[in-house]
Amino acid sequence: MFRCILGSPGKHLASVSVLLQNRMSTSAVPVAAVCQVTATPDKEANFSACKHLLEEARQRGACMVFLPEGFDYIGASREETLSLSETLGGDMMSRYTQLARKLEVWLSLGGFHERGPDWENDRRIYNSHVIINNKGDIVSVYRKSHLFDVELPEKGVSLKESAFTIPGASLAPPVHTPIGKVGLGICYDLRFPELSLALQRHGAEILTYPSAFTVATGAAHWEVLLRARAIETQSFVLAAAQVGRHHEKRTSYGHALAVDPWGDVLGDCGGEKPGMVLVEVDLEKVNRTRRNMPVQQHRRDDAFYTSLSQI
Ligand SMILES: O=C(O)CNC(=O)[C@H](CS)NC(=O)CCC(=O)C(=O)O
Repeated sequence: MFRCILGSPGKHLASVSVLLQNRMSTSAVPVAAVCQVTATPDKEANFSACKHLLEEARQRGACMVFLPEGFDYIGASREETLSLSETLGGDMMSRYTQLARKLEVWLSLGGFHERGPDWENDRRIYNSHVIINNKGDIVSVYRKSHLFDVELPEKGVSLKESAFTIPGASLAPPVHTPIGKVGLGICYDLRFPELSLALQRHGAEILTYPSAFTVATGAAHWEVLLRARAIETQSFVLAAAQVGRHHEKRTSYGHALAVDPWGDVLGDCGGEKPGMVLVEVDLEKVNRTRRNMPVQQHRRDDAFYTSLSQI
């Protein structure tokens, strides 16, 4: 209004176009929904809860939605976990591909219990992170490479993932999505910075760690690790999470988190109940952070890898 009265017509037009540009660039920043659920052994109930979250996320403007490890179910025993598993061609994935197509939304489905290639003989599964595009095609599958075989007697944590899971053999190349290039990890992978750096070197701008962290390890390490991975790789980190009590023997930490490339926490789903955070994924933040502090170019691989044997 001020400029309209005092400025020249030219200036007035210029300020209007700046306004329009700002508005356009704000609305052009894509929105991701990072979700938190409490899966149980009841696959039907889990699907219905996830479906509602996807619908809400879509309605609130998200173009890509992230669900956590074990979104399909969390079994109460090794036997139950195995018997509920499916292949990528099974009913569960078919429902999610249809939903992605119907809602026209991209999906990151962390930690799907996928029957392995020799299921009939060895009854082993993969822990698979599946990316589905908005046409309903499966465009990438990453199989968790680090398995959670951990005994913490003083914390009441005892899990042996390798008793039923085959470790994945390789990384998946980062996936082109409407929010940027997404690198795929799963849960415990978060503790291995070489995986996040490898994904970053292959072009990832957003790292994802769909998780089902234990309460004890989550309270001690979850946020620190996620923020460290974001700061080291100068990438967004999106980590969907399981929260609360899955069955009488298992509870998860929650705090589904979105972190920006500077390490700031953009959203946190808390430790109580299912929900979601919506975050704008502004890739200019990635570019700016990497330009202003080019740590990847300062890396001294020559000093720390190749010459150790010569010390
Ligand atoms: O078992 C399933 O059905 C789904 N998979 C999981 O929940 C996995 C393997 S047991 N959990 C973790 O990796 C927790 C990691 C963790 O808590 C840490 O790194 O501190």
